Amino acid sequence: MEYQEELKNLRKEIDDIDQTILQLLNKRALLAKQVGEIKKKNNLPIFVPSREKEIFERLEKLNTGPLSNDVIKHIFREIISACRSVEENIKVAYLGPKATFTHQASLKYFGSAVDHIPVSTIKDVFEEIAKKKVNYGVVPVENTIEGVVNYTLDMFLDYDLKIIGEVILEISLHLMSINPNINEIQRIYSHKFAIAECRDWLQKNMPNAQIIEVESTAKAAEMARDDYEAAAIASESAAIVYGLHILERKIDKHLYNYTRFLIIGNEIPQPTGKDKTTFIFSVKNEVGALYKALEPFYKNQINMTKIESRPSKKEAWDYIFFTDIEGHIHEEKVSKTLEELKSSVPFFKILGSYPKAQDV
Ligand SMILES: C=C(O[C@@H]1C=C(C(=O)O)C=C[C@H]1O)C(=O)O
Repeated sequence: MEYQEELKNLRKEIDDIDQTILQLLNKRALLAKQVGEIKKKNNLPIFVPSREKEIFERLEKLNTGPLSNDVIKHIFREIISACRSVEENIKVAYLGPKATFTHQASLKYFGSAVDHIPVSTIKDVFEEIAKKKVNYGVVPVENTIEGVVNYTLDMFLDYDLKIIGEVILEISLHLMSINPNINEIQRIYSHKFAIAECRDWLQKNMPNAQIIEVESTAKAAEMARDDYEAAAIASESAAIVYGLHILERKIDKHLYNYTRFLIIGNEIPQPTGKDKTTFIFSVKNEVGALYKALEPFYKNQINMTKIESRPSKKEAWDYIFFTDIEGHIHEEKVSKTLEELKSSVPFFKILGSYPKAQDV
């Protein structure tokens, strides 16, 4: 009986703390609202990724446990998302339908207190931002197994939009169906990247099943919901949203299966000290042109983390180079080096300077 008294007292203390947390959360939201009013008067963007990053880093340093930094980040992602929504209702278009990995990336980046709006194609994401129907967009750009999503890169040639951030997700692909018996599965739906990532497992374990490519893993889950002889390869959240049984977990069997997503918008965020700059350029078709174009990066000791070529689509065998470097365009060393490159090539355009993804 004594323990009951102790439980009661502890729960009373928890209730008191919850009340204080509640009051503080609302106080925080009201302060964010005031910040929002100043931003609106001065025509500044509501969403400030550099400030959010600063908050996460500060909390990580302050945290003494027992809650882990991951848990703290998760909780504060939602607190910040909620406070931001008091300033303004932010709209984000993502490559849908609901429960795609892009949807998860959008939730991970913005938290749940924004309007996450599913659209059917990568082009539609760009189009919605360009038409100012949404503030931001989220699209996949590369996967550690399957490589670059060319279509996303090509969109930057057609639209004058900026990359304002990036987010990396670990990908786990599961086999799921409305039918709990794996032996009755005749057809498997999924996205072509997901099918490729699971090819070994499929060949070994379901060699006779018909494999059907669809636009997304979430669409695959939706189709499998209406077909008792079918399964889908999709995410855990797709299984929950479409009410499917997971028949086999993690059939991609890759140790490092990550997808990087880009957050697209119109502004260039402020520097955070851990930033990345993405730009595109072309070179003349002559000996040493690419070597000469890249020399300033070596000379000024700027780390180039990626370079990817894509057809320009203007002339046959004419290429555009998509390039990532470390640093922010507002840093003198970076802007000077890019000026140097710009003056020596026929085409150059900045796609964005933005905080590097924190994890992975
Ligand atoms: C309150 C602000 O607006 C937004 C909300 C933030 C927060 O809740 O802490 C932080 C950055 C902004 O994205 C701000 O800019 O400080």
